[in-house]
Amino acid sequence: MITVEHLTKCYGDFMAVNDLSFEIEEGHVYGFLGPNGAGKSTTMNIMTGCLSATAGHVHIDGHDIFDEPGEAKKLIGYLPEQPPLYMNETPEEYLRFVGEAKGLRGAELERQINSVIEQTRLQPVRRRCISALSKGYKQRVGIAQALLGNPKVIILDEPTVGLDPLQIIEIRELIRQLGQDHTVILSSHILSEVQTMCEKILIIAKGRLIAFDAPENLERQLLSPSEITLTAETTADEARAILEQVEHITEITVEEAQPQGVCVHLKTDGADIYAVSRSIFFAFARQETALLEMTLKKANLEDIFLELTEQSETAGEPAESEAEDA
Ligand SMILES: Nc1ncnc2c1ncn2[C@@H]1O[C@H](COP(=O)(O)OP(=O)(O)OP(=O)(O)O)[C@@H](O)[C@H]1O
Repeated sequence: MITVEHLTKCYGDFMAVNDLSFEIEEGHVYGFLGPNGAGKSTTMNIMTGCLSATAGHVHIDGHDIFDEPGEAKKLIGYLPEQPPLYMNETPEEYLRFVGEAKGLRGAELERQINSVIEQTRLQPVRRRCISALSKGYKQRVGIAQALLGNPKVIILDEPTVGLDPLQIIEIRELIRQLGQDHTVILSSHILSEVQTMCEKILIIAKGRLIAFDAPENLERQLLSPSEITLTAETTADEARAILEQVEHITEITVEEAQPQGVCVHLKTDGADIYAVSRSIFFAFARQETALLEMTLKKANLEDIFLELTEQSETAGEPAESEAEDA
């Protein structure tokens, strides 16, 4: 549905997007994740035809966003980070204005306005001045305008930023519903957000793509060593002797004795943690030593995100210099 090839964007000497390539398939919800300043908004602005690129290509359903902007833009609904709402209009008036700008007219325009108002649950405020609406409702107006024209792709830049927890839940639910019949790409610097809503996550840092996978696969990659804590009915020396026989354990720390035995913290080399815990279980069983408790701490997506972005921090990037877009 969307192909981004070797996309690069420089602001003066500063490279905000650096040779970015990825493909977005139809009908999924994608999360575009990265720390502040990673280049998410810049990439989204280019993908939606709002900003030129220094190099590279973006195709939307086969249409080049730079060579055929009209055709390509018809396929995209975009909610920028700061939606350009007209504060002295009502949602209905604003949506009529945007709908007309998208080429809708007459009965079809009215049908689509009513449909997007219903989808985004704007009915109670449809005739209230936008300036008087809560941030959550303003965000819904922004999403509603993106839905006009029934685009195949919806791109949302930080859709939940600045909302209160209840509004965040409502907007996430709305995005999930949109994902049922649209391709949705949303940006965020909050991991838990993309983790719960998205089927695939692109992680960028300093303008570079550093990971692109399903949340569960990213977790499975387990870049950090995993940890196991156990309690066994034995002495510190015996626990250590048993555990030294088990493969993939890289560090053994025996804590002071508990009333019921010893508590041991283990680090593993990233091998399948369930296989390691199975070996531990049988190692204790062979010695007829009771293993009372075992808890596994897997590296979570948060750890992977931090590790990946830190790696990119130290990867020798070009020096930053602030310059305005020409
Ligand atoms: N017009 C501009 N002129 C110069 N530098 C810019 C311009 N727009 C963005 N930048 C810089 O480009 C980098 C990427 O910015 P961008 O807004 O794309 O990042 P982001 O990932 O969306 O960040 P955030 O989560 O903070 O919105 C940042 O260092 C930013 O300061």
